[in-house]
Amino acid sequence: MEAFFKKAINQFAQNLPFVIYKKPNSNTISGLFQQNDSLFEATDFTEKGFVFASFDGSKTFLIPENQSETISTVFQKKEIVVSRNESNSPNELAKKNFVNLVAKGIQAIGNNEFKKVVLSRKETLELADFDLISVFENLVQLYPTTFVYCFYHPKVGIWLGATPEQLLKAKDKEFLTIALAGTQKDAGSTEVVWPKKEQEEQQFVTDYIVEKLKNVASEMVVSKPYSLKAGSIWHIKTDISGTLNSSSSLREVALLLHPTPAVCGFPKDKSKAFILENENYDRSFYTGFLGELNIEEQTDLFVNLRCMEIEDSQAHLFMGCGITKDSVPEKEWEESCNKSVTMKKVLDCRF
Ligand SMILES: C=C(O[C@H]1C=CC=C(C(=O)O)[C@@H]1O)C(=O)O
Repeated sequence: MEAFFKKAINQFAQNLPFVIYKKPNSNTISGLFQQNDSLFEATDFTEKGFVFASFDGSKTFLIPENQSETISTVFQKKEIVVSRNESNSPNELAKKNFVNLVAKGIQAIGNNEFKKVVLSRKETLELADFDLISVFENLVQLYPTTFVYCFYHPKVGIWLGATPEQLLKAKDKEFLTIALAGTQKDAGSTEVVWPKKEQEEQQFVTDYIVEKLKNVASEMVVSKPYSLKAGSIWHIKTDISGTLNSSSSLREVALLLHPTPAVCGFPKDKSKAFILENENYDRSFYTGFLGELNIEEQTDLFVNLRCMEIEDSQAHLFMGCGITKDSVPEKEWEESCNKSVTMKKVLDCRF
């Protein structure tokens, strides 16, 4: 692992793009180390490499495989100590703004503008000291069931995250995606009981995705919903797999799914328009997607959740909540605080 991280440190010191990542429940950490600082884009998704796309669809950057050195290492588990006091310092203005935003979303749902919208916020922390590789290692150690990454490009910035949401996995014409919704804080038990509201909300998401995929796929198999733990929170997840029609392309399917109801809402166009008009900040790459594009003939893309952008001596954290007609603004604020702990923890722990 040491030589691998040394490579990443050197690459960063030379201002050269790289991405290091670990897939959920895998023992391998992989890296693509680009040998120049050009900014490439994926256009038709026949490219090979690591893709990093923004929420609004305006940027789909790529670290191309054929311009990079690819290296991997075996992940070694270590004990780490989290020293952060998990209570969040209350920021009354941020809370007021978010509560008002959620209330506006609920009102729009009441007016039948859409059925669900995912509303988010950005929180900025001052960093006393920051070490890219230590923070990546903390992510890897703390969140083994998620897709963990650190992406750097001198013309894009530094992003790190640990996301529980798969956007699309595809090989030849076979694909897998998921429907993710519902959040509750871990109370230490593996027997998670979900209120009816969350179960119904997640079922809506599954039905919506299946309906959309019928346009491009056949032979779909939909699993039963089950609980998924990501850090110290739980979600409800359903696996949806199938075969793409011969006339459907990878790009078409990825763009059909993105942005998913877990990060945007449904219907997609109306909820997206509401987000862009009302959130009052640029999500940038948060709730975009990222991952392997046609590497070893396989595509493995994830939604960029539970992530942060590092800029100078600051960390920008991003958190969002699925809003339905039954949402309570104050509770959604608390949920966003719980989600922020995923990144706050890794900024403050040691081996
Ligand atoms: C948008 C986020 O989470 C989504 C994923 C799972 C459950 C969610 C929820 O319960 O609201 C969100 O839709 C985020 O963490 O920023």
